[in-house]
Amino acid sequence: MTAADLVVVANRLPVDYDPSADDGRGGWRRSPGGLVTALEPVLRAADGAWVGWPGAPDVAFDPFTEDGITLHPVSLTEGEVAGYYEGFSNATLWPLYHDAIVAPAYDRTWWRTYVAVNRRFAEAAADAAAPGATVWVHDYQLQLVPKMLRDLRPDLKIGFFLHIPFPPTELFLQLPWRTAVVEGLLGADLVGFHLPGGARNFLFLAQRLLGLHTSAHSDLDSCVGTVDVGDRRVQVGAFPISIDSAHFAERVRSPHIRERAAQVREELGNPETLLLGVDRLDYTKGIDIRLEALHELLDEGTLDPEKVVMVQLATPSRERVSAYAQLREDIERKVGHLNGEYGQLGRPVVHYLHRPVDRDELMALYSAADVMLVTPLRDGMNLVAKEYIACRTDGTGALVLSEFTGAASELRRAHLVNPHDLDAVKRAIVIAATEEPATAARRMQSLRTQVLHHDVDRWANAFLTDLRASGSGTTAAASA
Ligand SMILES: Nc1ncnc2c1ncn2[C@@H]1O[C@H](COP(=O)(O)OP(=O)(O)O)[C@@H](O)[C@H]1O
Ligand SMILES: O=P(O)(O)OC[C@H]1O[C@H](O[C@H]2O[C@H](CO)[C@@H](O)[C@H](O)[C@H]2O)[C@H](O)[C@@H](O)[C@@H]1O
Repeated sequence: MTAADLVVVANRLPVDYDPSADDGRGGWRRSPGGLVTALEPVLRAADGAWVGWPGAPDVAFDPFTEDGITLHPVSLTEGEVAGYYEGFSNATLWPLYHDAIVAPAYDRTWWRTYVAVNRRFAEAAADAAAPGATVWVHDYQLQLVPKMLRDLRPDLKIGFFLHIPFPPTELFLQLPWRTAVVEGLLGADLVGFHLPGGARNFLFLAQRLLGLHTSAHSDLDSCVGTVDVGDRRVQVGAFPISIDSAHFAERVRSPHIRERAAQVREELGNPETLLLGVDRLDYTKGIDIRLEALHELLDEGTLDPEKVVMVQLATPSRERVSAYAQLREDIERKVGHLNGEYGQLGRPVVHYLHRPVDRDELMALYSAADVMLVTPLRDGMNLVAKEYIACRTDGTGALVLSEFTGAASELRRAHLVNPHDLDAVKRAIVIAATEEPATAARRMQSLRTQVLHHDVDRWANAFLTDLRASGSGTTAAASA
């Protein structure tokens, strides 16, 4: 395999290996989550390489090419998956960075595994990158990779992007390994966040924990400040991620997807209002909140069970982490209650699918739904909200959107709600379902303009342009 000029390093490859796939030989299938949705089209267009875990323990593969991307699988043992992925990444960092919605667990053995696995990713990236290449490291699972990689390959341009929120500084300071994490990130030339608030929190911590000189200004387009690390100047910026909007908008017009959308409505009994939720089954996503809101609206008689149907897709996620197993029980119990009280024979009020659906089926659902419910307690961005908007090519539809998603800072004309305020969520659902069509169409038009103009190419170009221009400032140490 020849070394690449652009290398993405992320916990997951864009495809997961499933040893129990139906064909009896195991197989590859699309990986879950928005990181893959966003990065796949960018890297395919650039003929780049992708370093990542194949999604199953104890399997090893040589590099191979899939759909124009060279994939470099990094093997993890069962114990490493438990300590690095399920433990430190998803039972420590994930809850800590999402406002400690569940209590983060601090475990020294998980941390040691996280360090060892980050080193393996850094070595794999060093092997995959051509001299002087650009390496783009992604997300909370790999925060130590930038520094480790710089130590191995000082010739590289290294960028880091965090896909989840960067927490308030008081929360981050709980982390026993906080200084090592900030040092790890500062190995990059550019550290990117979705929102300026995350970038500012990081600047504050670089100064507070490491005593480094920071500035709240930068001359690069999307950067909000800089940190001087020895003779290097690290740029820190905000880059709100997006989707391949044109692809969604074009594909959803295909006759087979339009027919399927009509068929979906018919199969659901042609409800007056079709509500839709699409999420990984994660406690950050507020699936329970929207079910509670629907339950109360039906109890009060504000919504009529003869006229409203909800579809909730919930992709299985991190099932061996206990908070996720508990969440599944809770959601399935709530769905059962709702259907027990308000469903009819052959006509549940909530249709719940605990599995991924293919992209065309998903677009048909976006196209069929009158109201999209996106109610996370905290979410880095939330691409589902943008996918729904891109698919509303006829300008109808309504989006109920939590204020605590990254998407809310751009989608200001959505029905924005505080998900902790159940009455506000109920009100927003009713307004979204009943708004006068001309007003609803003006809202959707403004949302569509935003999503169609700010697509994933624009995001990647903004980041890569700033990354390539980084490293030009003179620090005090360099000029001494
Ligand atoms: N049940 C599902 N079937 C297929 N795709 C799904 C399903 N649930 C979510 N997705 C996809 O996963 C991605 C989720 O991205 P996002 O909303 O940013 O959240 P996250 O990355 O936290 O899961 C979207 O591209 C969405 O289309
Ligand atoms: O890999 P998993 O553990 O199965 O989780 C899936 C992905 O979830 C997270 O996605 C985030 O990235 C999205 C795109 O930037 C963003 O819209 C969303 O708000 C985030 O939650 C996670 O950050 C990824 O690393 C995971 O692959």
